[in-house]
Amino acid sequence: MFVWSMVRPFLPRTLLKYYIGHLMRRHARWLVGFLDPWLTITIGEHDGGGRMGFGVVYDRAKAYLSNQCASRARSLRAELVARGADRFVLSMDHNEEIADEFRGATVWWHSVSAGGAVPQRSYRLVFHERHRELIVESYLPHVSREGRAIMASRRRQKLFMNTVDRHNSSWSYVVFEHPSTFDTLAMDPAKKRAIMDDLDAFRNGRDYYARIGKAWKRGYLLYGPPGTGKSSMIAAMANYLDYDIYNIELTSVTTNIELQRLFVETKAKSIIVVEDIDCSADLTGKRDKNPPGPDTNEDVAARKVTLSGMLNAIDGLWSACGGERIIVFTTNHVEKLDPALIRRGRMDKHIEMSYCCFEAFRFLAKNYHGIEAHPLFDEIKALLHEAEITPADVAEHLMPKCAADDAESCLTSLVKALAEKAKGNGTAKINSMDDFPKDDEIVLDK
Ligand SMILES: Nc1ncnc2c1ncn2[C@@H]1O[C@H](COP(=O)(O)OP(=O)(O)OP(=O)(O)O)[C@@H](O)[C@H]1O
Ligand SMILES: [Mg+2]
Repeated sequence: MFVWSMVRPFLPRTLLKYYIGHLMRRHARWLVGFLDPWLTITIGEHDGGGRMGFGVVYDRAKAYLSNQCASRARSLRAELVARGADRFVLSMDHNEEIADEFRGATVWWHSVSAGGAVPQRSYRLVFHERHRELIVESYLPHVSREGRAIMASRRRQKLFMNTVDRHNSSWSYVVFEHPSTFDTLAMDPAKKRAIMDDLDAFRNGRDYYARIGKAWKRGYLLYGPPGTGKSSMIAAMANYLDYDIYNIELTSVTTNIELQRLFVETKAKSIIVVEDIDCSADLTGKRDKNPPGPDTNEDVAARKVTLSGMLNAIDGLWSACGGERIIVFTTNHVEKLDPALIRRGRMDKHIEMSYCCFEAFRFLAKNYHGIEAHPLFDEIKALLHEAEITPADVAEHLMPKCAADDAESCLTSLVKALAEKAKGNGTAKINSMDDFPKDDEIVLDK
């Protein structure tokens, strides 16, 4: 530098500007490499498209490092595996550094946190330039693979719910631990088998969906009276597939855009549920209920999720992002829903959850008391033809209420309830005949 500063005033400007400048630029990389042979790769928490990218690489690196750092790092952070769980996951604390070995090469991981309202966390991977190929071609895929496997082994099923935070909807979750499975669900065995086969075909259908050019998603409409097992069926489906559940409470979603964003922010291998769709929003009207136009304050206040918004949310191009999602609507009043909403292709499988039949009763009796036959079964069979009772009600009667309750007393309680219902049905008929005006009354009325 000393020599350069001495010589510089005597060199012609053109030579300085073009020749030496060009030379310096050409060799800058070599010069930097010579002086500093360390390369850095940064993996940010929100890399890969901000909110919607979900920082998949970051999550995998974090999982990978949590295994490495548990024994090596001195400053650690502890997080619960999931809210409500008791197990902890350790990760590197901010500004902590650990070294890792891979096929003879040493790399260093730094955990970096840039301040601000929302801290930007990232990992910085530092390695020697001579290992560039090894790191990019082999080490990073190794980290990703291992990280994914660790995440899978730690995975707990989650139940996401949309919450409103400063006028914005976002997802928050709890660990999902519902005991309902297809083994505890009382329904026609053939129907149950068909649903399980359908779910299997969906889960294994990645290539099939790609081949026929359809987004990898499937819609289920569960309909039937209250207490027939619609919510239990959703839990059973989630447990069977080991998927997460995203439960959308439509009444707290204010705009179509918000709804769309919620759908986009769901991850693959999940069931998106809208319960009681007929009550949650007015989805019975025309598609373009809220045509675009200048908004008044009243318009903005009244804006809600519309039918077209819902259709876009279900079918929108988002469904191409990752795929493998099941959408489930439940309703007590299928006839109230707009046909566009539940047409095949949108709600591919319509499942009626109906009142308890004898088969379903036998299933519940076996589940609750371990009995496959009983002298009261015949009477119950006959009564089930006369009275409608939900599986929820049957289950309630079959459940022992005190230590003295056994199969006999529970079945007797059920028989009593069924007989009363049957009698009620009969009475209702007689009442309606009594109410029917007699001939002379009709004359009088005229
Ligand atoms: N088919 C069934 N098999 C076994 N148990 C059932 C069945 N249906 C209902 N139950 C029992 O009744 C309870 C209520 O059922 P569930 O919440 O699934 O009904 P639902 O159809 O979702 O009702 P709603 O329309 O009111 O939401 C369950 O916790 C379960 O114990
Ligand atoms: Mg329900």
